[in-house]
Amino acid sequence: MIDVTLESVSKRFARGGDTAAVDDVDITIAAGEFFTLLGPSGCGKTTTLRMVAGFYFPTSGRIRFGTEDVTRRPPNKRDTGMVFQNYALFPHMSVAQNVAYGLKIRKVGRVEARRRVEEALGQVHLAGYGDRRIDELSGGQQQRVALARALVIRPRTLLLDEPLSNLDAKLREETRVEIRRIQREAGTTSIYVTHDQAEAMAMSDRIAVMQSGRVQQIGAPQEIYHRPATSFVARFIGRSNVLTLPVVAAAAQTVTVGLPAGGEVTAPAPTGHGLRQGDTALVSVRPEHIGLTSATEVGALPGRVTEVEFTGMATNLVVDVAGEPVQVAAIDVPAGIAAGDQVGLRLNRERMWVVRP
Ligand SMILES: Nc1ncnc2c1ncn2[C@@H]1O[C@H](COP(=O)(O)OP(=O)(O)OP(=O)(O)O)[C@@H](O)[C@H]1O
Repeated sequence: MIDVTLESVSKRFARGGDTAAVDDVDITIAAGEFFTLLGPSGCGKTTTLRMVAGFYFPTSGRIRFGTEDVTRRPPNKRDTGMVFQNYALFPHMSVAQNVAYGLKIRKVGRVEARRRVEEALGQVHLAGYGDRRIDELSGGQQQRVALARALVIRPRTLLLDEPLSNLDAKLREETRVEIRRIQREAGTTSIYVTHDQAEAMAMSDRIAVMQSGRVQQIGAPQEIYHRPATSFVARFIGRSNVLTLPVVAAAAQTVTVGLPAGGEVTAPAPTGHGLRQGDTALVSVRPEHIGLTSATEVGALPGRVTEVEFTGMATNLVVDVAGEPVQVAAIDVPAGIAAGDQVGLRLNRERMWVVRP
């Protein structure tokens, strides 16, 4: 069942000049889905979320909740709960008063309100904290109060705008697991905004990757990681090398390219890629799909190590191949490998794919 639909939605701001902050965006979100808008600063994700919330109206396009057109409906008539980056809690009120706020506005009776506030605090593991003051809580606890305040009204849609960005790294990881648990239990359709790709991958059912107001790709985390549609997505999700290689032959779903060290590889390509023999294709290969070998090995791509970084699980290297930096992540590296060493690279042919520019 489709719960939220954005249909050719664009937003231009009066002071925004010629460029649209959000440019012709099409998204459909299923009931109960945890959907993330991901992209670098300024790509339009917050503006998109605000249009779903009703804080901004689109310049063109439609927004639907189920079959209802809500494009021009004010925020308080949309049945959405919102969680902000800065929590936006009332510091002079108690935890319970903060959580009860939306119920008071909706004129829910006292007894029922008290019951639901307790229930919501239980959901976020803050049962018994109702009488505390907001400034007596840690950042992570405050964010959970904000979540309880959004959930207590049992919104049709939960909207979360970078809710973890004020927390330290460890708390972020713990809280993202919590948010996902709570969302699953409540079954609330959720739209989550973040610029953190690891967070998006860990939490989401599906992700829309945005750049310059446009959606570059929508898909499950695995899909976006293993089959990024564009060079931007390939580089933004995880890390990737995007090589420019000559097209030897092309079919509807595959393209055969020549490899720098000789030989050819046939790689999957996005439908409608439009590449032909004689063109150059952009071919993505992840650092973990490049093997390290000796510079003299036949068929290996010769290069010179320029950077070595040990991360514990893997060693990240940058290898200069004919002036192009190639990123390599290797589990086993020769002891004492250092910048300046000559090495050979083996690209995993099974793990290369063609991306759009
Ligand atoms: N009220 C506004 N008036 C004019 N321009 C705006 C307004 N709000 C946002 N913009 C512009 O629209 C573009 C998208 O902004 P938006 O806040 O949606 O990006 P974002 O992806 O959420 O970025 P961030 O992660 O930094 O919040 C930016 O270029 C921004 O400068």
